[in-house]
Amino acid sequence: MEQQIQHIIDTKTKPLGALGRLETLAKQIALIQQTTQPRLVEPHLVVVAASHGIANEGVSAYPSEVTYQMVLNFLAGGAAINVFTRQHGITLKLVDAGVDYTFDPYPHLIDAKVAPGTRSFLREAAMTPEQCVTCLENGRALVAQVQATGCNVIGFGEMGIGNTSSAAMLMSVLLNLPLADCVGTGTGVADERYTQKLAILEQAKAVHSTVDATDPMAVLQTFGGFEIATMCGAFLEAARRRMVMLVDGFIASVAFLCAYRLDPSIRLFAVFCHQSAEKGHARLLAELDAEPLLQLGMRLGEGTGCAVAYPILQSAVAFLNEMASFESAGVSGENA
Ligand SMILES: Cc1cc2ncn([C@H]3O[C@H](COP(=O)(O)O)[C@@H](O)[C@H]3O)c2cc1C
Ligand SMILES: O=C(O)c1cccnc1
Repeated sequence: MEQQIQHIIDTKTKPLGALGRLETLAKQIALIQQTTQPRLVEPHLVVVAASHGIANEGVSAYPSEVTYQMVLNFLAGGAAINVFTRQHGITLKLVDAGVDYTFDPYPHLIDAKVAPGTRSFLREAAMTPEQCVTCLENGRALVAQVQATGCNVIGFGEMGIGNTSSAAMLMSVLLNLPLADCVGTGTGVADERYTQKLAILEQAKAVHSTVDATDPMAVLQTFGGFEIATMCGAFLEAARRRMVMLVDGFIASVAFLCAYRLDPSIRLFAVFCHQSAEKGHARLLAELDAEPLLQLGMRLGEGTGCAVAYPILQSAVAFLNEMASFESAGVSGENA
């Protein structure tokens, strides 16, 4: 299959390899779908939101209530991810994985609330083992629900004040890297506040020094957010269903890392959409041997990198399906 796809790409009317990253992307999508004529159908972007206990310990530039306020903004259609998904015809779904707020029922809001926020991992494990398992199940169930629409390409975004801290802890422990390499400015903690964030997270790491770094569920339960664990389950399920999975920025990539540690076979299905400006993301992408499609200095999350990168996937699929070959167009090939 792989040779067949490569041959089709190589005989298109262009110098060998001249479509660069679009070529490897087209090949990946064709391999995911096991066809030489891949299609992108009913693209979805799922934003998973949750509140974090750690957000009340002084690690974010914004207060915890911004999480529910932003979900209301998503529901009203006014956030960055609303704009970019509308622009590209991507269906947006919202998931309440554990926001500290009671939302009115809303057609695009999926209720997967485990609890109104995690506990502070500065003091105790963020979740119980049961809560962590429930998040993974919820993530799997929501992918099944989305795929039932005919969707075969799904991106994930997140909203959760404090979640760059959660993600940095997960990365540091799972990859055995110093926290200083994983902790970034998030929403914009500058200078002393960054130093304070790093110190708080160093303290949290010491509190949980006995957590087994080789046990992804134990690490996720200790430091995770409900949105990160839900995304982890969603990645596992989307790969199992051979969907094209769009991975967003730092936080989504950490959720992917957790899923990858549970099942390395999911790697083929992941398209890393952009490299976030958040410190840690470049290293994380390197550890995952991932070549991101875009580097725009974005550091927002919400799945915005997925939405902005989506037209690149459309171009990759379009050239593979529609471009003439040297033979069909009667164009002379390479000189021997
Ligand atoms: C208005 C606003 C909209 C956002 N949309 C995404 N995030 C992003 O910032 C948060 C993580 O940063 P930290 O760990 O520093 O809190 C997450 O909610 C993430 O999705 C936002 C943050 C803010 C303030
Ligand atoms: O890259 C991300 O996912 C990110 C970075 C900063 C803040 N929120 C999200």
